[in-house]
Amino acid sequence: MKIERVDLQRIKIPLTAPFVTSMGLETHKECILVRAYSGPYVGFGESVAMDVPVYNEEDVDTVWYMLEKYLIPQLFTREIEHPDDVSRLFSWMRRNNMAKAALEGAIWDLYAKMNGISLSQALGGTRTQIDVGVSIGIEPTIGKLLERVDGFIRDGYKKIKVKIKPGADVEPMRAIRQKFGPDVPLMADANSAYTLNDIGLLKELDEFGLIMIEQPLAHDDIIDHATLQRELKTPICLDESIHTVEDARKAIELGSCRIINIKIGRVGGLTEAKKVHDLCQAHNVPVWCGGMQEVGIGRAHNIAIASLSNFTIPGDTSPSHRYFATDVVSPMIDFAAPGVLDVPTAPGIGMVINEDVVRDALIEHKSYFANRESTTTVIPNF
Ligand SMILES: O=C(O)CCC(=O)C1=CC=C[C@@H](O)[C@@H]1C(=O)O
Ligand SMILES: [Mg+2]
Repeated sequence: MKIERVDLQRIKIPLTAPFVTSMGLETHKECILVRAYSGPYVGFGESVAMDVPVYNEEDVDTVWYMLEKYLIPQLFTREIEHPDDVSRLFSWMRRNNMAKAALEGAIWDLYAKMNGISLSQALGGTRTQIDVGVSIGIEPTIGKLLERVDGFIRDGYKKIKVKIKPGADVEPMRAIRQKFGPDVPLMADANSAYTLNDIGLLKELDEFGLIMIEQPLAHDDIIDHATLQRELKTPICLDESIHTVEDARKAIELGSCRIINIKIGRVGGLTEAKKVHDLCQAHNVPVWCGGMQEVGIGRAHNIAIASLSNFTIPGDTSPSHRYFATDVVSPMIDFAAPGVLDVPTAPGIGMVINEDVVRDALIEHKSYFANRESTTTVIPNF
């Protein structure tokens, strides 16, 4: 596979409702779409970096910079036999996993299309459908939270994840259990909002029978999480702390978690995501696919990886309308049945790009060519 051209498109799409976490408030989705060209084929990738570096160290600008300065030029220097070569090629660069994953994802899609197979098949996926849950931000009142939970349960979501932070933790969880009973598959995501000083409070959550508590402690920690896991009945799931299969190995060895959330961007791409999946499977650690409020291209990549056999817990990949009125894929991603998405069978990501939506959302477009100068279009009056 010789990559002849790569396009970067920076887009911005409003969220249908603001999303609040312990890290801040989001009202828009801004991201970079990647297109990689080889002969008549085009592969699509999406960068999941947020517009401010609150979740990890990357943001939309750093991703663009790393792609432009290092990753795209390096990709042009050689032929790629298999997408796994891409992560090896980029392994000299420390971190910047979301930048690497955006380009690597486009190459995986391209590879699958060139071979006439779906991305799921290319990755070794076995499921034809995946169960999905929903992630709910911190709502202004418990009443509002209960309303949202009610709506999502009615929609059929298979897992309800609620963001928590100090001051909005035990009471909201108790209210949900009181109103909806013990059988609702419920979990909490703290996005690193607590420390070991909060052990007492976190233990109070045990009484709610949560499927897991996600990333309660520091974003770069696996030691304190091991201490906490020994104290808690509720399984800990690590999100922010896991950047590589090596991180996963150490966390499992230390007993820092019993579940891992795999986000393709956070671990640097599909090749590494598959390695984390395989390692966890070998250790009987279930995994699920986290979300970064992706637009349709990123969602399609998530669906493909979630078709692997050890993704036994419903992920965060909801239908597009959970966050957006329009999406960059057509048709928008939607339930096949309540709480269930089909895994596409058409070649690659198996989705058609809605170029009208991309055009309306475009801030900047730049094309890079293996054999000639790049061209930039900055969209005026945005
Ligand atoms: O894509 C989704 O629906 C999941 C959204 C979500 O929960 C998150 C997205 C990005 C950063 C965090 O706020 C959070 C997470 O930590 O999983
Ligand atoms: Mg999380």
